[in-house]
Amino acid sequence: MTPTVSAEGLSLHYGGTRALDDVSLRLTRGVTGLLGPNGAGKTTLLRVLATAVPADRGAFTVLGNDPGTARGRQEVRRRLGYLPQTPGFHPDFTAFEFVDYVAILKELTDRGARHREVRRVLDEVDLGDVRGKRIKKLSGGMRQRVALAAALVGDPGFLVLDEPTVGLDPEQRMRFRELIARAGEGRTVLLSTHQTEDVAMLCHRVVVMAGGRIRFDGTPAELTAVAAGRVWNSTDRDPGAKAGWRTGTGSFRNVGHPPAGADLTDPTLEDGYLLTLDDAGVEVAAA
Ligand SMILES: Nc1ncnc2c1ncn2[C@@H]1O[C@H](COP(=O)(O)OP(=O)(O)OP(=O)(O)O)[C@@H](O)[C@H]1O
Repeated sequence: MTPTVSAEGLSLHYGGTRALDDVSLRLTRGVTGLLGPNGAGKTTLLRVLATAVPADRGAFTVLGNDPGTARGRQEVRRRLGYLPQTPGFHPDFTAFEFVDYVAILKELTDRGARHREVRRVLDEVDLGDVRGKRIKKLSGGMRQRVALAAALVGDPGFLVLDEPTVGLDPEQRMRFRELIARAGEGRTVLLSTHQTEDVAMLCHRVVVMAGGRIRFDGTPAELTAVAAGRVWNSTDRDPGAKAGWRTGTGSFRNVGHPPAGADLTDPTLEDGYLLTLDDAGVEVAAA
């Protein structure tokens, strides 16, 4: 399959901080999860791919367009939907007005066609009924759906979502996941998240970043398999554990280097993620 996004050697420094360090990746259709601790470089990568900031080094294409040229950049922006970490709503706008404003920025000049498109994307995120409500009157989950609707204007082939499930309660998060899954059916979605459950439930592929670099790139099952044979139960905290916590049953669940004869248990994606960070030299806090 031809990749939607193809990036080679992306690097970006902020003063002495290497926010991106030689990042190469290919993204194909479906939802790819981007996991990493705070400061890993996730937002920076998304902003570079969304053409919001240029990389210092490296190159990438989106749907065959090179954003290194003015014309290519314009094409990329036309085919891209971006939900940033802080969507920058004007709280007095209604949901319709906000999405319409974004549609104007996306150069949908014909008023009638634009308004049809605004109604279409608001329906797609199940907000057709509240499109006339002011954003400040909407719940956090609804606001995130307004932001997703704005990102979906123009039916982009590449959708970039920066931590969209942050701050949502479990029910809202589940609802939002359904919408992301729907959005990923016909297009390429890159989803930055701190939630390993988002990845387990939604993603066909997962990329783990830390310190500006890619530490893992594979399927969720492969990330889980990183922890195969490295998770065990014990009655007390185990000194060989990189992380360990007392579970509801009273025993400890440990992740790390099990002692001989340890009571091994099945790993989760989160275990694989923690050990990937540990293997990369990122401190994993023991509970
Ligand atoms: N505009 C900026 N100016 C200076 N440093 C920055 C800027 N943006 C990011 N950084 C630094 O670059 C590094 C990567 O930050 P980035 O926001 O990309 O990480 P992140 O993985 O998205 O983190 P989080 O999960 O907390 O959002 C961090 O050390 C951060 O402090």
